[in-house]
Amino acid sequence: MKLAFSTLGVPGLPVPEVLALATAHGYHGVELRAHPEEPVHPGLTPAERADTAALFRSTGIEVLGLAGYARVAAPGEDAPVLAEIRDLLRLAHDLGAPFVRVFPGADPDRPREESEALAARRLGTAAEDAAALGVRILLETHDSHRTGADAIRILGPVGHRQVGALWDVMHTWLGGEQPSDTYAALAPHLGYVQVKDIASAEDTTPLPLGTGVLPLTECVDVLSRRGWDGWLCWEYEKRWYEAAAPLPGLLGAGREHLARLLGEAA
Ligand SMILES: O=C(O)c1ccc(O)c(O)c1
Repeated sequence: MKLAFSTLGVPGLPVPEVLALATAHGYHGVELRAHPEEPVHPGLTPAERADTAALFRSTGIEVLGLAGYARVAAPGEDAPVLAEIRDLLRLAHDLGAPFVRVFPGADPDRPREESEALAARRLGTAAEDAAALGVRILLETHDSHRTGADAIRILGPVGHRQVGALWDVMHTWLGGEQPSDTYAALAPHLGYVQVKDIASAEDTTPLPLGTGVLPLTECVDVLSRRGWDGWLCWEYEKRWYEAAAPLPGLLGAGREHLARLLGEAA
């Protein structure tokens, strides 16, 4: 498996410094948080996109994906949601990134079936744009659909290979789902896996990998046993927890922890 980290862990850090961290600590790729407060987002000009892509190429570090904020199951018109996804897809294409992350974001006060049908319709439409650009849209296990069982109620009806799943191990654990059950649900759809660690369900402040309660060993075991050979991406939620220790000082030990889990699972 290949290893990446998300720039959610290094808010606002310029791309050359992100690449220097990836190189220094042995990560193969980076997931870019595609938000206007970050250096890479859909507002970049063609020249800025070309410069960013060239920076990645010069280091050999891959852009794993763009973490966008489109909410595919949210109430409202389809057009703005589709426009947001298309902007992310174009940016991913220009940067050579294979994946774009979207959130579910259903309104809990609305009938579940209605939100899921809405999400499936939008993803099915956006899948055609994704196919034309050679990018895959991944629905993250998050908010209204935090388990694999939840996510496949949307992904199953879409049934398009340009639309898949992003397994965030914290949200599936918070949803009470065992890693083997998440894997069984998501396997036909799985794009990649976000790993992280936290102290408890009540305290989700990010911790160094391996020092919290999340079932990282079980997740890596199930992926390895089934011969899955994709990406593990460390998503350290520093942006939302200012008091958390800075990620750069943790990246080396985090990579070693993941390498150890992978070695022991092999
Ligand atoms: O991109 C984000 O902001 C974000 C926040 C929380 C998460 O659990 C996550 O996977 C992503």
